[in-house]
Amino acid sequence: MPRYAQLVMGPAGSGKSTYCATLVQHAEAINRSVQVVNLDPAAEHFSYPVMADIRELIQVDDVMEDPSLRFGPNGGLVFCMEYLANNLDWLEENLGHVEDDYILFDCPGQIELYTHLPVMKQLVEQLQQWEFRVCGVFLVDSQFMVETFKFISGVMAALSAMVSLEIPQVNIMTKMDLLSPKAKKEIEKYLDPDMFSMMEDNSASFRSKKFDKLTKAICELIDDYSMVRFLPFDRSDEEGINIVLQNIDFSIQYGEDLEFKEPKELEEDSGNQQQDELFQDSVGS
Ligand SMILES: Nc1nc2c(ncn2[C@@H]2O[C@H](COP(=O)(O)OP(=O)(O)OP(=O)(O)O)[C@@H](O)[C@H]2O)c(=O)[nH]1
Ligand SMILES: [Mg+2]
Repeated sequence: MPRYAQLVMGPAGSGKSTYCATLVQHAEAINRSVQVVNLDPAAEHFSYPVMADIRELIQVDDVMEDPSLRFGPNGGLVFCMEYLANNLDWLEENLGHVEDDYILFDCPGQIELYTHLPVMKQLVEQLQQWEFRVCGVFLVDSQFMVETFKFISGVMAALSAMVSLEIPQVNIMTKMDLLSPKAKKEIEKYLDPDMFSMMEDNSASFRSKKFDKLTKAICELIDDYSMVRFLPFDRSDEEGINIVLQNIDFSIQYGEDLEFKEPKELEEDSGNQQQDELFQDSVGS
């Protein structure tokens, strides 16, 4: 039986830990079991029970205080994550093995972990070897997404995580409850946007004409990947939380094992084949 995992990523302060805590509560309410692993070695507090905590393996403060390493907070964090990648048996021990496990991994906010460092990719590959189906969940703060150029940079961050990790990814816009009704209306166009019309509407707000071509090329790239979709996340809206969870479950086929659905054409073919076999059996007997 497969196990299921969400890798909860996103820039610092985008709401990753709050998302995990909200999802645990929601899961309890709908009678599902969801557990959380804290993978942020710099985390100070979180409001969910943890099944494993990287700080038991290594802490950023210890790395920074080590006279032979002399790292600052960001270098220290990267060191901790690399240490984790080299000690994955610690994680294996803490995860145990329960069939149908559903685990959220609350990751650190340093964006370089998802863009060019190999650590997260190594973690994903290891989880897959342990039979996890992993979905990337990339969070961005809706407060920063109401202007086109900020939106583009948020999308690029999400896109680079998707490209480097090569797993299904669901993008989420957090803190929707903080938006004014006007901003909420405004942000709707960013949830499932048409990059070209957005660019044309906003061409005056781009900072420099000089980079017009570059902006166009970036918008084209985003459009080509056709992944510029964000789901809104308001921690007080149970229905919205459910929609987010359903989308993620769908991407990792959670709960579909019992009734695996084949694509339509195949279904018809295999249906015919089954009928043929049955027919032959009854003729043969
Ligand atoms: N109103 C509101 N506040 C939120 C929401 N999500 C997060 N916050 C607040 O935003 C701040 C940062 O949230 P965290 O969940 O700690 O963010 P994080 O991504 O885990 O942060 P780092 O681990 O430091 O990268 C906290 O003060 C949260 O209370 C939300 O949906 N609504
Ligand atoms: Mg956090």
